Amino acid sequence: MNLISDSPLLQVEQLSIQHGAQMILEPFDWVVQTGERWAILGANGAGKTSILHALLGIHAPSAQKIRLNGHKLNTMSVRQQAELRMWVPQRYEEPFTLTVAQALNCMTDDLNQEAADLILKQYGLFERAHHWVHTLSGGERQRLTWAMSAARLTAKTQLWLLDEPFAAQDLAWQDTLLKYLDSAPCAVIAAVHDLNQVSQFATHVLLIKKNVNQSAQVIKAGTLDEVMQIDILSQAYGVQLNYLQAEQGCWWQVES
Ligand SMILES: Nc1ncnc2c1ncn2[C@@H]1O[C@H](COP(=O)(O)OP(=O)(O)OP(=O)(O)O)[C@@H](O)[C@H]1O
Repeated sequence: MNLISDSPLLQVEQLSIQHGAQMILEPFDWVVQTGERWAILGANGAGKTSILHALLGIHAPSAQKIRLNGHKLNTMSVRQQAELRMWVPQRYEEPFTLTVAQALNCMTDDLNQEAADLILKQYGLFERAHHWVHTLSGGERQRLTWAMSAARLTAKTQLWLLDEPFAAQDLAWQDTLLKYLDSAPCAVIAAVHDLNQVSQFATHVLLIKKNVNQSAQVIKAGTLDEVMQIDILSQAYGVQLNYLQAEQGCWWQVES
């Protein structure tokens, strides 16, 4: 299978997500082109993680509605999918007791010591290399998930999927990690909650609105200018939002 093609990087057609009898997300279409950086926005329980899981092939019924480089996910092997994308989950649950260095080395056979040290330094974990993963702080543990995905970065990587990747980070690390995403060598799709982080890394937004019957729908997918509007975001979150205009951008908040 030729994994390079002229098709869009990611194409989603009439994808819906259902858990048991419960419709979580109504059918939607979505196209992501090479190099684009998407933020997925929506209230708690709207379905952001469920979309990322579908893109990862974890949600099996969705696989035939999703194409990577023109190929349906259900026709690609796990290895082929893994070559194209990196994944940063909300939290890393180690399968058994591991040190930070061992967790990193589990990701690939090709990581030499120099490259491993570089990644650990990049994510502030070098001094913790020989500590047990379960002794890390919440923020360190989350940065380990970043480091583990970075260990798998190759020239073939085209898509970086991240689930609330800044949630446990202090302000300095948020800033550093936002810059890493902004300069990522591939397309990015990240589920985030902080509207003020969106313009710091994203070029596009997929916005989900939860309905009263617990299902949700994608109400807008487009560029920052098209989606980051007061009326559209207020509708999605069910609260009146506003923003303060500042020299370097704007600051979103709930209107009191
Ligand atoms: N395996 C599952 N079985 C049943 N329901 C599920 C399952 N996984 C998720 N759900 C439900 O699907 C809905 C969407 O969950 P999801 O985790 O995708 O939301 P989210 O937008 O990522 O939420 P949050 O912002 O709180 O992380 C929720 O109502 C959740 O309870």
